Amino acid sequence: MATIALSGVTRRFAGTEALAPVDLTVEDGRFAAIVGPSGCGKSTLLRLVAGLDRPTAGRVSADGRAIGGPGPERGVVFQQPALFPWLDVAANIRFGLDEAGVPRAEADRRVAGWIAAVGLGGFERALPKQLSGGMAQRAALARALAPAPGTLLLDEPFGALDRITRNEMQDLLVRVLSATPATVLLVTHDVEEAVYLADRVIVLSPRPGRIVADLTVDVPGPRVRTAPEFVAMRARVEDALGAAMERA
Ligand SMILES: Nc1ncnc2c1ncn2[C@@H]1O[C@H](COP(=O)(O)OP(=O)(O)OP(=O)(O)O)[C@@H](O)[C@H]1O
Repeated sequence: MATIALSGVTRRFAGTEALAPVDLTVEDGRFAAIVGPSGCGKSTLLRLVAGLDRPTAGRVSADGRAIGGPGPERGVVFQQPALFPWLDVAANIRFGLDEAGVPRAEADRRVAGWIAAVGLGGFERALPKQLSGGMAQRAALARALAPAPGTLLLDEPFGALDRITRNEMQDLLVRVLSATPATVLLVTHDVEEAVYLADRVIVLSPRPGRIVADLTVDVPGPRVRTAPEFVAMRARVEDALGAAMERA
């Protein structure tokens, strides 16, 4: 696992200031959710940590080392499952293991373990186009975590799924992270999802995104969405988000 740090990070696209200076440290093994109004720079922030983009100013680092590009030590899952359409489920999950030079027998064992862990038994040979949205995201999650990346970056990973499937996927994520721990950054529009999954919820202002609230989720696990302390925490985040919107 890794400590992810952003210090004085800004990102400007031609004429558009997407992120105002952001300072944020997510400690090793912690789970931070990032919420904020549409277009406030959440995906931009995540892409900077993934190494898919460079800041205009400031520094993004993992364990003190500047992030210079994407790497196997940071797994990424987007809203649209990023699976290779020509590879079956098993080969998609295996991809990062082969890249990392994991020996064949060990890779076979790990792929089988992940297929079971994400409930895709019987679909090893299926192509991505043959999967439902939820199944494809199960495969994408397994693919991101199979190389034990240490950091997991999630950009609205369950945003395209129906509520029941989304809740199932949230529980699946909790289970797989208990077996394969990682530092997690989750971008979501869904306050309930943020409170269900994260240790901490970061609220960004409207664009250019600045951190306007940083709330610790002190709801013990297993979390129950209808429990009074959960509902109260959710209301606190919604209030912070509402206050952030009013600053627009
Ligand atoms: N590659 C790019 N080129 C130009 N502008 C961009 C680029 N990427 C993002 N932007 C702009 O930066 C701002 C922030 O975008 P970003 O996608 O990070 O927001 P977001 O908070 O993730 O939005 P949403 O919640 O709607 O997904 C937007 O105004 C967007 O149009």
